[in-house]
Amino acid sequence: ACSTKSDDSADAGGKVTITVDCQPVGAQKELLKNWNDDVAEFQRQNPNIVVKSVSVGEQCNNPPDFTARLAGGTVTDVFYGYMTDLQQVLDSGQAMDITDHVGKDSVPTWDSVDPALKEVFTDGGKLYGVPVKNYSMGLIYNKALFQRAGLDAANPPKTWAEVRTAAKKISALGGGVAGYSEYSAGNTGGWHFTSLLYSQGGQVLSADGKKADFNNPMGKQVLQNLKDMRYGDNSMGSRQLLQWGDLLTNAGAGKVGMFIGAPDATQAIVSQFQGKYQDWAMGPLPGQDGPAKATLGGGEGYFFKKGLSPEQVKAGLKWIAYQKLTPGKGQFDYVRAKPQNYPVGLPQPLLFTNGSDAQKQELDLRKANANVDTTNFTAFEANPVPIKGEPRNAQAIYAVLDAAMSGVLTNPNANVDALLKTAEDKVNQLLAAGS
Ligand SMILES: OC[C@H]1O[C@H](O[C@H]2O[C@H](CO)[C@@H](O)[C@H](O)[C@H]2O)[C@H](O)[C@@H](O)[C@@H]1O
Repeated sequence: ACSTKSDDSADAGGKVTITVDCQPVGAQKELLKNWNDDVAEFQRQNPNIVVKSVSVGEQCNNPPDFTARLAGGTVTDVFYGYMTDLQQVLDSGQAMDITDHVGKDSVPTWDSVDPALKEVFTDGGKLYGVPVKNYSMGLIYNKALFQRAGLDAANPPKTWAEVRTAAKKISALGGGVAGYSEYSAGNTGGWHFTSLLYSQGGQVLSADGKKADFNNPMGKQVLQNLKDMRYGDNSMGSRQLLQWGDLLTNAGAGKVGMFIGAPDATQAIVSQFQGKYQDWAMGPLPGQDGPAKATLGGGEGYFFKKGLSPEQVKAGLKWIAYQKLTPGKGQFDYVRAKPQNYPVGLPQPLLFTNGSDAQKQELDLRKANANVDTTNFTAFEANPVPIKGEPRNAQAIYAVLDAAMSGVLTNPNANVDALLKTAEDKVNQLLAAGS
């Protein structure tokens, strides 16, 4: 990894240097090569800009590590954050207001970027980050396991009761297969609790954002469903306290029948965790008695470190525009990705507004170069569920909710009411403390 310092921002030759993090990790061979090739091509086109890539290992998938980096003041000039991170980035005092720098001149596709995503990085009318990826969650399932369990792989479960029935059949296959798998550590439990709660029609915080709002029948139903599957049916496997990569590792090894996630989870299963694309399909997020009332939408973007020179901000935006927001380039270079072990054709990201020029170009390229069987995502795409963003200051709340999730997944005698009450009190304390 290179230095994260920006004190060498302008060298004697008048070059502008920016450090950028979340370069893919070494195990993501093709993604890493693509990133490095993008840097080389970008620098060739912009000989006055030097992009210093910084890999922070798997930390870009681990919210507690991001929080620690922020606290340690070691963020790069242009730094990656989840859509959940604006509040903590602002609290840390490290984000630059980039409102006056961003527009069609600096990011040519800016007018096509979904305004709802810009809003996620906006506070008090000021823009602090540029969205580069987004997703919404559904039910991901292993078609091969469905078939072995005698389930219809073209008809994923639509309700939590159907998920429960299918999970029992899949776990009955034995061999350590979990019918349904769930997270409960490293803030991932809280993340999934939120999506499950949205499916019930609930919300994590009251409309004014001042109080916890999950200690109610909908929150109880979420935990009860999981407790029933885990200990009533024994259909969730015995290994719990899973974090992001743990569940995907098990999935890659063919040990997970279903889990909730975003389309790009299949990419991680294949490119990082040795799975096969043809095994995986996706349906909409189930609901309690019918379609889900809502699903969670999230994603990520890049922030700019306070104190950068205007030239550095300009250079950073130019890089983000090139690598993340231009159809046919960087993350949208589908011609390059097609022969790689990297999916083209997933219903994600949805960065550009429906009907915008950039969206049309991106969709055309995506269709022309698809290398996955897009029918595996038909049930998900054909049954859209209203998307709800993550709560403000989500990661701190998710950390609290991990305990409620791990409670029902690791203790057969867990008291759902008590777990929710404890989480509610803690979240209310967080909110009262303004953190
Ligand atoms: O650690 C939990 C967090 O993970 C989310 O991001 C991860 O899942 C995304 C969807 O599959 C994926 O796009 C991203 O690369 C992963 O790191 C999420 O966005 C966070 O808000 C969440 O707390």
